[in-house]
Amino acid sequence: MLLTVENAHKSYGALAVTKGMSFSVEEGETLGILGPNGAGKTTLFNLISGDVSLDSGIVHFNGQNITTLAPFQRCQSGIGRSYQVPHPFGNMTVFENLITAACFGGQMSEPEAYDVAEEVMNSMGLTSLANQQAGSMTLLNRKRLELARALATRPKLLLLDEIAGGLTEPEAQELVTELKKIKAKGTTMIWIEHVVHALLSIADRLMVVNFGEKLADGEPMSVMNDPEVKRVYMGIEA
Ligand SMILES: Nc1ncnc2c1ncn2[C@@H]1O[C@H](COP(=O)(O)OP(=O)(O)OP(=O)(O)O)[C@@H](O)[C@H]1O
Repeated sequence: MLLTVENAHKSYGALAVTKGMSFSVEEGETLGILGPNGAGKTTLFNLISGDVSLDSGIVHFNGQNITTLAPFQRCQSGIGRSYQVPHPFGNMTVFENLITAACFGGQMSEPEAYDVAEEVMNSMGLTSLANQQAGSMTLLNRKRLELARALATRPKLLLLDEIAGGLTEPEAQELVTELKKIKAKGTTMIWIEHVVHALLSIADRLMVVNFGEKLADGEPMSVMNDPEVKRVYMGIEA
């Protein structure tokens, strides 16, 4: 297994957000995560990327116990992530954002980082915006840059938090095409997404989270047909 989360607990005051969640992801697998608003999905990402520390539980990545590592160390060990609300360095250009990600997150030499930044800009359709200040871009372009920044670290595991939200249908399709290419290169992905058809077009496995617990986990279509998933996520009574 590339990633294993064991018995993860996280509370904010009296609110238990993650209630002993356990799951694994195999190398090369794409895991989709669905769940109602506030179910604790982003918190799971925060626990994997180290943005938030666990109250108890263990996270293993690539054969290493990373539970107490800082976020930058987890990034350097191969975990790249995008945030639901894009987090670029607003005063830097697109190119500078990508060079920074490749040099510091991906620990590349400068010449290597230049090559990777160029390649990622090309694949994400950002080349014409290379010298644009990130803070002054449209939301769609900031979303593109958010994914590009994560890719520029050359992650083994890519965590994608609702990157299709707010996109038009053709844009969402373009995104899925790009993600399929990333998957074909062997990158392992976990994608939290409410745009279900986009998620289903690429996920090998689907996990549904509700109130900080795993409600279902398995083959995507059988999970979607699970009566409990239909009731909780789609409001359809069996
Ligand atoms: N830093 C925090 N302090 C207090 N409560 C928090 C904090 N972060 C998250 N929460 C609460 O934890 C719960 C789960 O939040 P989380 O963002 O993980 O949900 P989510 O499933 O990603 O939701 P969404 O689909 O709306 O993004 C929510 O009730 C949220 O308000």
